[in-house]
Amino acid sequence: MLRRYISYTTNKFTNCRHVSQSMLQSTVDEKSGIATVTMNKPPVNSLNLEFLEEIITLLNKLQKDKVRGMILTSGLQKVFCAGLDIKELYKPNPDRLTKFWTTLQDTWLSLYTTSFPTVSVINGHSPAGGCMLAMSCDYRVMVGQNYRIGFNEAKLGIFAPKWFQNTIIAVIGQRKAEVSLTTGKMYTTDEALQIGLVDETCADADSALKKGTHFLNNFQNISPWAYKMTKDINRQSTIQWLIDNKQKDVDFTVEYMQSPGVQKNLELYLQSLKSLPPLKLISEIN
Ligand SMILES: CCCC/C=C/CC(=O)SCCNC(=O)CCNC(=O)[C@H](O)C(C)(C)COP(=O)(O)OP(=O)(O)OC[C@H]1O[C@@H](n2cnc3c(N)ncnc32)[C@H](O)[C@@H]1OP(=O)(O)O
Repeated sequence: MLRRYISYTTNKFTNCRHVSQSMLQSTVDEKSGIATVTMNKPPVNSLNLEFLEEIITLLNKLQKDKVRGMILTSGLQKVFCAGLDIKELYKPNPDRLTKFWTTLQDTWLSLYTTSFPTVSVINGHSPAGGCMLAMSCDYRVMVGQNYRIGFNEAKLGIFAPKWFQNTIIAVIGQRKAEVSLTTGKMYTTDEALQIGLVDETCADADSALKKGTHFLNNFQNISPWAYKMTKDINRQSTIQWLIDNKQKDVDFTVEYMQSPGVQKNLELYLQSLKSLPPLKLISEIN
C-alpha cells in the first residue's frame, strides 16, 4: 500500500500553497484564493472508500481555509473520473459496502453544499459517478472532442439512486435526465454542451482552467454569505431528501447490490471491460 502523506508548503515563486495527499493534489493561488484540486488515482480515478474519504477531508480543509473557489480536475491523461469503483460493488463485503455508501453520501453532501463556488474541468472520460462529481459542482467546462460524459448506470444493469437523479434533473431538467438515465447514453463534448450537461467546452486543458477561473471571478464582488444562502435554497429539496433518508438509502443499496441479478450484471460488465479494446468501451456501447 502506498505510504500516505499530507504536506502543506508555500511556493514563494508562484505564491501558491500546495496541499498534497496521495490521491489528490491541491494548490491554492494566494492572490485569488482559488484552489485547484487534481485527482490523481491511476489508472482511472475510480471512487473507492479511501479516495472518497480523502475528498471529504480536503473539502473540509478548503472550507476551513476559506478559499474563494475550487476547480476540480484530473491529473490523468484521458480520464476525469471513471465513477464508482466497481470493485466496491462487485461481490461486496456488506460492512465495507455500508461504509462506502455512507461515505459516498457524505462526499456528495460536502461537495454539493460547499460554502465556496466550484467548477469541474472535465479533461477526460466521465461516466456515472464521475459525471455525478462534475454535476455536483456549480459549473462545468469540458475539454477537447475525444471524451465521453454521461450516466451509463443502466448499461451496468443498475440504476442511479434518487439523489443522483435529482442532481442531474437540477442541471438538465426532468425530461432530458430521464432519457439520459434510461438509455445510459454517453455524450460527446458537443452533445453534452447541447443538452446542458456542461456549460462550456474548449480545446485544451489550459484554456479550460482559464474559463473556470473566469467563472469563479464572477464571485469576487458577491458576498460569500449571499452566495451560500442562494445555493442552499436552490439545492435544498435534494439535500434535505438525502438527509432525511440517509439510512434508508444505505440499507436499500446494500441489499440491492447483493442481489444475484445485480451481481450477475456487474460480472458481465466487468468481463466486457476486460475484453473490449482500450478506450473503446464507452463509445462502443452507445
Ligand atoms: C444503487 C446503486 C447505484 C450505483 C451507481 C453507480 C455509479 C457508477 O459510477 S458505476 C461505475 C461506472 N463506470 C464505468 O462504467 C466506467 C468503466 N470504465 C471505462 O469505460 C474505461 O475504463 C474508461 C473509459 C474510464 C477508461 O478507459 P481506458 O482504456 O483508459 O482504461 P481501461 O483499460 O478500460 O481501464 C484501466 C483499468 O481500470 C479499471 N477500471 C475502469 N473503470 C473502473 C471502475 N469504474 N471501477 C474499477 N475499475 C475500473 C479497468 O478494469 C482496468 O483494470 P485492469 O488494468 O485491472 O484491467
